[in-house]
Amino acid sequence: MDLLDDSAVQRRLAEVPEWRREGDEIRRKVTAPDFPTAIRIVDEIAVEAEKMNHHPDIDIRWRTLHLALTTHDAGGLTENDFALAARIDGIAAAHGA
Ligand SMILES: C[C@H](O)[C@H](O)[C@H]1CNC2=NC(N)=NC(=O)C2=N1
Repeated sequence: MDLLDDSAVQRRLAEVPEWRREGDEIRRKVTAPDFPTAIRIVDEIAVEAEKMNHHPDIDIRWRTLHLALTTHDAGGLTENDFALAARIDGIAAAHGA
């Protein structure tokens, strides 16, 4: 998987407006209605991540999830990061987050 150049990153970021670039990562916060829902969201993300063999860093604090995506094998941002970001947005939205 090839690294995306800065213009490609900016273009893809526009498609996932909840996410922000921070160096070699994109990050977003997900606030769930309660803790069990936050964990359900994490569980559904885990299933998608496993399907894609592309895994986010997830920081869980009560009902707030901080998610970070980068492609470790490539040392930066690739299409995989934005594909998983979009799937994460769908999961969060489905749970009212
Ligand atoms: C061996 C395995 O396929 C690789 O380590 C996969 C696993 N999940 C991954 N997840 C992420 N975010 N980046 C990777 O480069 C990556 N590589």
